[in-house]
Amino acid sequence: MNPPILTQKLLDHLQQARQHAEVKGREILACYSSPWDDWEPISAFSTAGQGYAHAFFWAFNDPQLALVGLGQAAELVPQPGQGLVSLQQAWREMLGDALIVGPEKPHLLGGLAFDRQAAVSPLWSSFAYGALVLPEILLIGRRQGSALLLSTRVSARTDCNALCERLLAAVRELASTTRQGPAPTSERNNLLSRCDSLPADCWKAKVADAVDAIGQGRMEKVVLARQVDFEAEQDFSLEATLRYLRQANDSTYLFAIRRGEHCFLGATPERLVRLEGRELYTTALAGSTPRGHGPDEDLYNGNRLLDSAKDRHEHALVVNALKSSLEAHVETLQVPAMPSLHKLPHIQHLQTLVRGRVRPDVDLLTLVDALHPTPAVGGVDKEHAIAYIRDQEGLNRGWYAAPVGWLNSDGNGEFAVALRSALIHGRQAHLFAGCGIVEGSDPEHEYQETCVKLRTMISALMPEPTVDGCGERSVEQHTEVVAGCGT
Ligand SMILES: C=C(O[C@@H]1C=C(C(=O)O)C=C[C@H]1O)C(=O)O
Repeated sequence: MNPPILTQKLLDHLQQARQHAEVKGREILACYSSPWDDWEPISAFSTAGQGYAHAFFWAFNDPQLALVGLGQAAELVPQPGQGLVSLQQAWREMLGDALIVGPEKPHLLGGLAFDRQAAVSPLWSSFAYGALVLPEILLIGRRQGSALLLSTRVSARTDCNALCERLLAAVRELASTTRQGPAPTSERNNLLSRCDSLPADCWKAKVADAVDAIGQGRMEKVVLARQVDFEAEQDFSLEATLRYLRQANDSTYLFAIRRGEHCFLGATPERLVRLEGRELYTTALAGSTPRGHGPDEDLYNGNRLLDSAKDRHEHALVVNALKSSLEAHVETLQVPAMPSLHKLPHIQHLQTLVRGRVRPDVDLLTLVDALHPTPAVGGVDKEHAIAYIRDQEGLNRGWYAAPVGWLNSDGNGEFAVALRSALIHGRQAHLFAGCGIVEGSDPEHEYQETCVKLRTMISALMPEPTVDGCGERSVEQHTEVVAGCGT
């Protein structure tokens, strides 16, 4: 982007937007985009993002897309206990008046709380019930090229020269910081403590209670999660964590959402829903087993999972729920009869990739509302399972296991389920992992499964390059660091 050309074009654009605002008698949205080369998403988020109260990062490989959102031109916030219809409506209204110039569409970026009926805990106060943010600066990276999109609100009283100057200063700053910086130093960040939200035995007892409740017919499945808190000697580095997650997890959605001092980030394998025109893509992911130590054990574990009646039942509950949640919204739905294996560095899952065509006028947030929470993170039936989680799980999930993603002005977008994730602030990291409980679930086995799931974030937060080439220490070893808390 050539700055002198941008200066004049951007100023013209803002002045035109001000004239529109005068005619309409209200503030309008002005969006301006242009090609933008030579930037690197993790540096853009972690370095350029430092100057902003809010920053968003998203990267996925298929199809390749990186989004980095900085600052905030507008924010849509869901109401506790309410659906997302009002957000979709507000987005439509905002776009109705907008003046959009350039090849790119404005995007909302953000996420939602897992349970918008539960109270917000202090830990999650800056995330609350959810937020979809229209960033002031959006960087979009695709295989075929990259772009920068500036969004701002303009009223009849806006000083366009001053606004233009402020935006250009931000762009200049961005240009100097978004190229790939030096790799962060891999100084070891020693752990000072680890604290489990519940001692292991108490958590296993909760699993046993859930199995009893299922046996009594109160529900068919419920997902119970654990929280594990780490404190380190130094602040956790968001940049180093994201770089580790990226190199170790190439088939996952990498996300990071920073709001003030808190950053929620992770590498999740689970798609909630993607909408592209009227094509819908969703995934059932449930039923898990660890990766093997060698190819033989790995194959054995995978085959056992495919043959496990308990896991197939757990998985089928998710597939059936996807079908029934989508029934009213689709014209066609293609659901493979058999799950396949989705292999990740530490764990493998049963997976069913579902495709469909939505009815005309079905929007993405309606689909998010219909699907979340799927029984992969909630349970069956939905209402009883959610009530059970709220009453019995003993933690506030915040945005863990909830939708995170993006939505553009064409209505296209994608939301993932925020698993294998942590909430980080300074030297504190709060990690979350859960698993599906059905009839026949064994508490010890489920506990071990959560340990395996926690490894994604533990390895990324505390990589040790000397150990087994993938920088991983086991959860059990970390437990030894505990100073009188948890276990
Ligand atoms: C709840 C989590 O994962 C979910 C539960 C799974 C299971 O119970 O088998 C598998 C994948 C996810 O849908 C988590 O990672 O925290």
